[in-house]
Amino acid sequence: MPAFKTLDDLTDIAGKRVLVRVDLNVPVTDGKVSDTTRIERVAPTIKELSEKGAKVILLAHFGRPKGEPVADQSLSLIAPAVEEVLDQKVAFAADCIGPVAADAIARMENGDILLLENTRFHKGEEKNTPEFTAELAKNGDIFVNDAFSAAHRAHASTEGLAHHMPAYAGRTMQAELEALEKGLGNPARPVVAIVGGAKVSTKIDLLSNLVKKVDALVIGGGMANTFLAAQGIDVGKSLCEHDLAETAKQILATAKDAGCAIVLPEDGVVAREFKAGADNETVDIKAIPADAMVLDVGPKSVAAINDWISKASTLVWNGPLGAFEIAPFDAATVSAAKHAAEETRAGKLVSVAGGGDTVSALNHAGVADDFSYVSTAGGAFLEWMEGKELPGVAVLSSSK
Ligand SMILES: Nc1ncnc2c1ncn2[C@@H]1O[C@H](COP(=O)(O)OP(=O)(O)OP(=O)(O)O)[C@@H](O)[C@H]1O
Ligand SMILES: O=C(O)[C@H](O)COP(=O)(O)O
Repeated sequence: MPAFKTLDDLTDIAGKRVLVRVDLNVPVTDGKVSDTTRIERVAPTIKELSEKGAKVILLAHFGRPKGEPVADQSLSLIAPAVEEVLDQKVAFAADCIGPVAADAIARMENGDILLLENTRFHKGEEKNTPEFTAELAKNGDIFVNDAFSAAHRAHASTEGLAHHMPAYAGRTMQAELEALEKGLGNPARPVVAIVGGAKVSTKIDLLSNLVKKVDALVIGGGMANTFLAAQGIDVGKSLCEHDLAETAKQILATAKDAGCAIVLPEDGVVAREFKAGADNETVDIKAIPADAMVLDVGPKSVAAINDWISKASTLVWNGPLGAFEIAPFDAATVSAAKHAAEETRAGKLVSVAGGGDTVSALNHAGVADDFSYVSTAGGAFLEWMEGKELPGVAVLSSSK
């Protein structure tokens, strides 16, 4: 694990302006935050700094506004939820740089918390320009990054700031890295990975590295259809990226060389409509009707997946096995999630899961709390799994 300073190294900070990068990129439905998990995860860092008497200045992005203010991507919409989770007053400033931010900071007492407006309302944030970073840096004495889920971005507020002032990892950043390191750094073998979901093109590259690190790779969801099609199986109208067939074949060859077992579905639950309660049937994977789509892996496949989970000492999971949001296509994901939870509770398995929809699927199965660790990170988790260095983490290690 990279060596960096943590809040344990931050003493005597009463009155200091601490810029804390958090991830407040949370789901919002009808103007209200519908899942506060990410806020709950950063609350301990904010509270600890506030209790130590720091002036806690929160930096965050929300959505992808492309460098200009967008009303429905204002962090003022998130501020009430932050206040509610912290159970503490949180002031808001309508800009993250310039006089608006400076005035709000000048009014802060020790221990106060201030949320600055969406950093992505300025083009310099994503471009990580020296000018914008310097403007942000004017507002702080110390930088704390607690946004592991945004650490794969080399932006001004996730990377640039650490070059301007002493930088520390927040409690969530620390916990995410420690948990991932425990799960994958030197994992107890056998290691089984489950990769499913719908984002085939953004995930397939990670598999060529992953098969070199794990003993078995279970492929489900839309990802499985792409591998099946690459092997000449007709997947009908299933979600499938046919143009990635060559990549899939190469991954299968790499897995063979590395001695990694590939577990593909033997059967699937197919339907002709993508809606709850749609007429469905279970078919052999080599007999998918041309006008149907596989929306879940079938019972034989689930039994095989659960056997692999039983054999595993470590499980890494990203992406649901089926379209879990619509019944009955949640069956495989729920069964595997419950089985992994049982094995974890019995002390037989270290289970680590990550990804926005994966967390939601585990919550749906009612077992998120039983996993050894559930990461809030989607993209960052995947890049970490790929073995990539995350810029927001790397810079903490090099900070003086
Ligand atoms: N066979 C399938 N056909 C169609 N959609 C599927 C299938 N299997 C899974 N999905 C869909 O995959 C989606 C989740 O995939 P995704 O790759 O986004 O997962 P994630 O990595 O956990 O989430 P995120 O990338 O948002 O952090 C779900 O909406 C689910 O309905
Ligand atoms: O939701 C996420 O995964 C993080 O907040 C990063 O967001 P981004 O993909 O828009 O950079």
